[in-house]
Amino acid sequence: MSDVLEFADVTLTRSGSNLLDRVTWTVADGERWVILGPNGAGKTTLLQIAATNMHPTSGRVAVLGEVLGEVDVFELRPRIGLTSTALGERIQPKTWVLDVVRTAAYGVVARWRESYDDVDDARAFELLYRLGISHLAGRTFGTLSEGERKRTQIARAMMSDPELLLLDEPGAGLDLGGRESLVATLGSIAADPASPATVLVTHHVEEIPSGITHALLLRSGQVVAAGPIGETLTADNLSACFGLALVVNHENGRWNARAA
Ligand SMILES: Nc1ncnc2c1ncn2[C@@H]1O[C@H](COP(=O)(O)OP(=O)(O)OP(=O)(O)O)[C@@H](O)[C@H]1O
Repeated sequence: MSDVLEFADVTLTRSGSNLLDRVTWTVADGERWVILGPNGAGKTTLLQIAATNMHPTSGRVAVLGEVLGEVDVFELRPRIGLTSTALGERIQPKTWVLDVVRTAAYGVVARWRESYDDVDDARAFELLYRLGISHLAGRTFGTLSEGERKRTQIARAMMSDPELLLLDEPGAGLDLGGRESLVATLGSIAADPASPATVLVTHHVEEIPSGITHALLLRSGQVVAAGPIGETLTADNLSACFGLALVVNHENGRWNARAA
């Protein structure tokens, strides 16, 4: 398997603090990673570097085999699917759901003068169907519930058939039913061998879908543990990551944690 992401001794400094501190991490093709850590651990920063939106202060980052700083990121970005709160906020409420998804083919968030062929439309509809929201294609983004918005953004992130899928807190803001339903959908994406290498960020082990193969635990910009999820998501590692004594359970493909 070839490497999709390669971080070697990566540090990112802002205002004198290290948001990431000597992070070394590799994601191989076919792997599905979860990044866990408390507020401010550096999870979003790590994902933004993987998405080529930020550059490290020191260290080396290769994304899809291309080294940041040596590659035209505008050529690389269409190969990466990203969902994040910041991207969601850039979508105008009046944009049709179908257009939120279709415009990803052009790397924009609103219709302008681009035109779509039948292949684009078929792919957008197929993804909306896969995310369980094909009935919403003709609605505007502003009229959707939070869960429906998250699903629309995931469909958008997959529109360009990316080789790397980055999901920043896809379960944030969802009620219990919405979270469970989204986790099941993400589980089916993770289980599909045709899906791209995936990295999902969350604070909550309960939001880890089945099918996730690896975990990276971050605290204060540093890697606490990283590797196959069964070996990494231990009570000791999670306790060190969140700074409190935790008990971890793994049952029927799902995880939960509580104070010891
Ligand atoms: N421009 C900046 N200057 C200084 N500190 C910054 C800057 N941008 C982010 N930070 C800090 O970097 C740290 C890491 O932020 P990041 O958003 O990556 O964490 P996170 O793990 O995603 O957090 P959360 O779970 O709360 O979303 C935070 O403490 C944040 O306040």
